[in-house]
Parts: sequence; structure tokens; C-alpha cells
Amino acid sequence: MGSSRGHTLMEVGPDGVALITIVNPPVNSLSFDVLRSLKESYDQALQREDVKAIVVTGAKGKFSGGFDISAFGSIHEAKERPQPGWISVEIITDTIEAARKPSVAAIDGLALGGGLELAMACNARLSTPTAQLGLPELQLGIIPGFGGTQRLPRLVGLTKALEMMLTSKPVKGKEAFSLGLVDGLVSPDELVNSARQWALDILGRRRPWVASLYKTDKLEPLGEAREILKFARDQTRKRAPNLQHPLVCIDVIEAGIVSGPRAGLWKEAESFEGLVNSDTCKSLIHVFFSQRGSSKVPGVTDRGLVPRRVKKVAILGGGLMGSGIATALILSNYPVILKEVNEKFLDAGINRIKANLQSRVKKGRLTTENFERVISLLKGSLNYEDFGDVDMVIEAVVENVSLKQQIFSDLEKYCPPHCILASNTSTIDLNLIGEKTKSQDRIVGAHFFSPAHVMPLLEIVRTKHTSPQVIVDLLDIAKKIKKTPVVVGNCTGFAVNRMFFPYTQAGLLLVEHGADVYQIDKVITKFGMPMGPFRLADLVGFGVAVATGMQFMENFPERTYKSMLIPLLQEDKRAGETTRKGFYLYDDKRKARPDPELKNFIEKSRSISGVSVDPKLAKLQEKDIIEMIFFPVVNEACRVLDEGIAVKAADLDISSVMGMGFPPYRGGIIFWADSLGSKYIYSRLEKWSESYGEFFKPCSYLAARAAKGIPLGASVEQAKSRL
Ligand SMILES: C[C@H](O)CC(=O)SCCNC(=O)CCNC(=O)[C@H](O)C(C)(C)COP(=O)(O)OP(=O)(O)OC[C@H]1O[C@@H](n2cnc3c(N)ncnc32)[C@H](O)[C@@H]1OP(=O)(O)O
Repeated sequence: MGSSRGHTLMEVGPDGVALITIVNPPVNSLSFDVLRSLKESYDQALQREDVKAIVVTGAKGKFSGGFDISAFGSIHEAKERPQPGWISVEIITDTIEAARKPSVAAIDGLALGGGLELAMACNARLSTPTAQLGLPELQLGIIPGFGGTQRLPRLVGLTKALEMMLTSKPVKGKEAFSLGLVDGLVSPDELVNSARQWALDILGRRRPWVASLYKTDKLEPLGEAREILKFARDQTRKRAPNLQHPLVCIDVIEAGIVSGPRAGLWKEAESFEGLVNSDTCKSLIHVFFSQRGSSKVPGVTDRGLVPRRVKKVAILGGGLMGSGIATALILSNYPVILKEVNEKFLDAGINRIKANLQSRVKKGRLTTENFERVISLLKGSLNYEDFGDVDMVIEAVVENVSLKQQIFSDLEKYCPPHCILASNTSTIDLNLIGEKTKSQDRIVGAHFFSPAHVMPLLEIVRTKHTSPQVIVDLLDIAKKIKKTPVVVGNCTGFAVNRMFFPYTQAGLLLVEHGADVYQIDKVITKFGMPMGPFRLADLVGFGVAVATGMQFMENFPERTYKSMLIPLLQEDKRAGETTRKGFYLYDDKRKARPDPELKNFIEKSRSISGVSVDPKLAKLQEKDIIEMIFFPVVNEACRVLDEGIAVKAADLDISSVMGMGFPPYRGGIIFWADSLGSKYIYSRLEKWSESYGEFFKPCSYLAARAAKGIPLGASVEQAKSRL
């Protein structure tokens, strides 16, 4: 047996109440060890004559974050696989809920997944007003497996229960109380004592003794329930056409409503077994840990450095990026100075920030009161005078090397010596930007994705000189502004843009050889991307597309596919969505429709490239389109890994998910590639490179791993140990 993962503690008070506390830091997750210990504590409490009632709670202000997600690994490897129903029926239902001594859950902090399911099996629940309660299992590709599919609808009604499960969104204690999910709201310091009293009151019949599983008052009548379930199914099929498990969840809920909760519990247990071993579940769990792992950087975060407090930030440039970044910062309570070169630009920048916030107000995500508070954190400026006490500057001006060099040497003069000097450049070498300063150790890239206040990823770009302290500081800021950070090395395009450059390139290559623009986009969206390469190029705008294209052409000429298609479209005054014309035509509501004239431009670019229609590429199957578009992306991702631009494959997985919308249920670009196998990818690329040129040529990393059958995601050490 490995080291124990958590336990429960039981303490019996003079009042005859046994307090069972879940102890498994950091979130008191329900590992197999905790569950076994919970069962033991219960068996003891039920046997002991001095115990009259039970209170369940979690240590250190957290009830429980649910089943131990790291234990899924041992389930997948079949190391530990309990009998179906051992937990949900034997422990939760037949031991806890059916006990002849009442249980009350005392919930502070969080009760998620299995945590909430355990609480729902208690005869009553008390919560603090701010605790988070929810069933987020679907986010992991599974369904609630400790009876949640049966108990939640019986406590809050079918509509709300479906919403909570299908969106994975938790509710706060206060809302949980109004829904009937908890029976009382108590402050954290009175929580356990109130729960003890509540348990004794149940025993004394002063409060109802409820078994949630058999409640019926909140359930809609059968006919209505069927309508609600049908609606939920239709919506789910539309919203997540590639996913099975949300539909399975609805089926399991229905089984309980139609055939009774006990039958529902068994169906839940059976379905859970099937889902837990699905690729979707494995992928989503990989994404969960990749996301948390991205802020652990070897050689940086393992040195015991403490992030410094950043009290004030200055942003240079109020354009689209600068204003988005400012919005993200003030929303997280950072005071911001926005600097522009003249009044006109400054006003425009401030108005953009206001518009960003207004759109939140409109969506109900920001109150008018908070709008005022947030906007008061913003100050405009036309000079560097206010820069004397800023702790970080983020430069977000146009991509011009000499302008940036000038700015950074000015910053060195006006900012305090500890101030972090960050650039939001997406293309320019940071070493070049900092060339004229003596501050190279505090120069770092903070690459946001547009729109910066919405997109969840932040690339933190370090040069060889960037100090670990500065990176630790930026990781902390990322967390505070709720972005997932990835720390990457300095190169053209960094990790995300570099990996995804071949995405558009592959699209252009295929189209010049006869494939259809709209079919490619359709297939790629069906695969799960938010947009195909052409719709994306329209959104980004041809100006940007061409500018980045030039960068790649300069730096990686041998593998850049040179197509004149976009420049030809530009000549026709097309720039993408902003001009309502690109690869698509756009109406007033920015809805895209195919353009019958596009083929003329394609023919022209084809003749410039000297390429003729290849009958094979003109009639590609879906699978081939997916592979020809994504294998070059995989290939580039391998180079990024090989060059050490990214420190681990999981960072590229999370970057592809958060930066480009790669479907999380496929686990990220490298994880997905490994599900197909390095050998297969290599052989396909090799073959295409013979017919269509260097663009497809597999890199040496891919070749080496394919030759030995080593997964692309295995670390260098793992790879060595497999030789
Ligand atoms: C059978 C059942 O129905 C199946 C289940 O219960 S499946 C599990 C359902 N529960 C969940 O999905 C909750 C997942 N966790 C979360 O959403 C968030 O971690 C949280 C809201 C609990 C806390 O968020 P936050 O404070 O931002 O901290 P976060 O960095 O995410 O987590 C802190 C640590 O706890 C770990 N952790 C969180 N929940 C965990 C869980 N359920 N199991 C194991 N570890 C968990 C994280 O991996 C992280 O570890 P690290 O410090 O080593 O990286």
C-alpha cells in the first residue's frame, strides 16, 4: 500500500453527538482511504451507545471538493476498482442515509461533487452563506456517482438540478438555501454547534427527519418531468454534439424518476463505470491537472520565492489589447494607470474599457455599483510622471521594434528599480526590446489573447535573463486575474501562435490543391474547434494574418507555405469580418455566409503558386481533413517542446485548449496526438511531405519518438527510461 491519502476523525461530545471530520488537504477530497475511514467512523458511531446523532464536516473550513480526482488514475489502471454501488449504495445510502441515528452536514467553503453528494445523504444540511455547492462532475466527463443524479432533483426540482449538473456551475450557500438544497444558513464560527443542535432536534422530532432519496414534493409530475428532460436533451445535443456523458446523465436522472430512486442509483452506478473509462473522461482529467500544473515551473516555483505584492500597474497603449488588459486588471482590484500619446487616443482607450465593463453590466455579471467602484481604479495619463510608484508596467503599443526600445529605456528612467517591465508583444523578440536597457532581468513577456478581459490564457514569456522572482510575481498576478498561465521561452510566436500558425497554413495549402474552404471549416468545427481556419482568419483580420505570416516566413522559411490567396483578397478590399468580407460574407449581425465569388480568387492564387488541383485533395474524407490540418500543428508543437520553449507537453495541451479553443474533451493537442500514436502521425506527415513539400516534413523529435514508439507527451526522463 502507498502512503495514506487522508482520513476522517471522530470525536464524541458530552451532548452525544459524534462529529466526523474529513481530513485530506488541500480540499478534503474523498479518496478511497477517506471513504473507507468514513465508513469505519460511521459503523462505530452507529454501534456506540453514547452516540445519539452525527455531524459530518470538513477540516479547515472546507467541507469537501469531491471524489479524489487523482484516484481516477488508479481506476483507469485497474489498480483500485471498487464494486459498483459500494460507495453510492452501501456507504452513502444504506449506511449514512438509512441510519437510525440522524446525520447533519455542516458545510463551509465548498461541497462539490462527491462532497455535496455525501451532504445530500445527510438528513439535513447547514451551510455558511458563501460556501460553494455544486455537482461539477460533467466537466470531468463523468456523471455524479455517489447518488447525486437521484438526490439533487429531489431536493431542488428537476429543472434546477439539470441546470446545475449540465453547466457544472456551483451555487452559493445563500442560493442553496432558497432552493431548498440546504436547510439553514449559519456563520462559520457557529456552524458546527448549530449542526449538533440540529441533529439533536431531528432526533427529538423537533425538526423533520428527511431521507432526500425518497422526497417527492419537489419533483415535477411525470408528464411535465418528461417534457423538461426532452428539452434538456435537445439543448444538450445542440450544445455539445460530440459528447455522450451529458446525455447519459439525463438518462440516469430519468430512470430514477420513472422507475424509482433505488433503480436510479443502480443505473447511476452502472453508467458511471462505463464513463469513467471513456477517452472523454481521461482527456478532461488530463486537462484538469494540466491546468493546475501549468503554474508549477521547475527551477522557478520550487525555490521558495514569495510573490511580491503588486499594488499598482501602468499600461502603455489603450488600443484593443491595452484596454482589454486594463479591464482584466481593474476587475481584479488592481489600480491601473493607462498611458497614451494624446487626449484623443486616451479617451478612446478609456471608452473601450468602459464599454467592456458595460457589457458585463448588461449581462448581469457586474452591478452598477461595482461598475463605479471598478472604473474608479482607472486613471488616464499622457506622461510618465505618475510612474514613480508603479510595481509593473505592461507595454501594449503597436508592434514596432524601435518604438518599443525607446519605451523600455524611458521606463527604466521613470519606474522604480523593482518594477516589472512587461511587454504584450506577440511577435517581437524580447531581447531586442530590452537591448538598450540594463534591466534585462526584469523584462518579461505578458502575452494576452484578444479580447484580453475574456480569453482565459496568459503566456508568460521569459528570456534567458528574466529573473525567477519576476516569473513568480507574474504567476501570482495571473491567478489573481483568473487567467491560466503558461511559462514559455522567447521565440517567434511563442507557444500558442507558433503551434497554430500551421493551422491556417494547412488550410491554404489544401484549398490551393482543390479542397473546399467551407467544407474544411465545417469539418474542423465538427471536430470541436470554435471555428475553422478560414472563419478564424476572417475574425483575426487579414492585416494581422499577413503581418504574422511575414514573421514566420522570415524565421521558418523552409516550412512556410507561400500562398497569395489572402493578399489577393486584400487587394479586393477584403480584410475579414471588420470589412464584412473575407473568406465569408457578413450580414449586419456578423453572421457568416459563403461567398460564391471566392473561387475566382482561389483560382488566381493557384495559378500564381503554380499549383494544380489534386483530385485526391479535392475529395478528402473528414478524417483526412482533420489530420492534414492538425498533424502539422502537432509537428510544430513537437518542435516547441524539443527547443524547450515549453517545459512540458501538458503546458501545450492547456495552451491549445485555452488559447485556441482546442476541444478539452480531446485533452489538448499533444494528448490527442498520443491517442493516435506518434508512429501513425509520423508516417502520414512523411507521406504528405513527399507529395506536397517541406510544410509537412516531420521534425526530428517526432521522428525519434515515432521510431521508438514513445508517446510525444512523455518527458525526456520518461522517454529515456523507456529505451
Ligand atoms: C463520484 C463523484 O461524483 C465524482 C466526483 O466527485 S468528481 C470531483 C468533483 N469535484 C470537482 O470537480 C472539483 C474540482 N476542483 C475544483 O473545482 C477546484 O480545485 C476547487 C474549486 C475545489 C478549488 O479551487 P482553487 O482554490 O482555485 O484551487 P485549485 O488550484 O483548483 O486546487 C487546489 C489543489 O487541490 C487539488 N484538488 C482540487 N479538487 C480536487 C479533487 N476533487 N481531488 C483531488 N485533488 C483536488 C488541485 O489539484 C490542487 O492541487 P495542487 O495544489 O497540487 O495543484
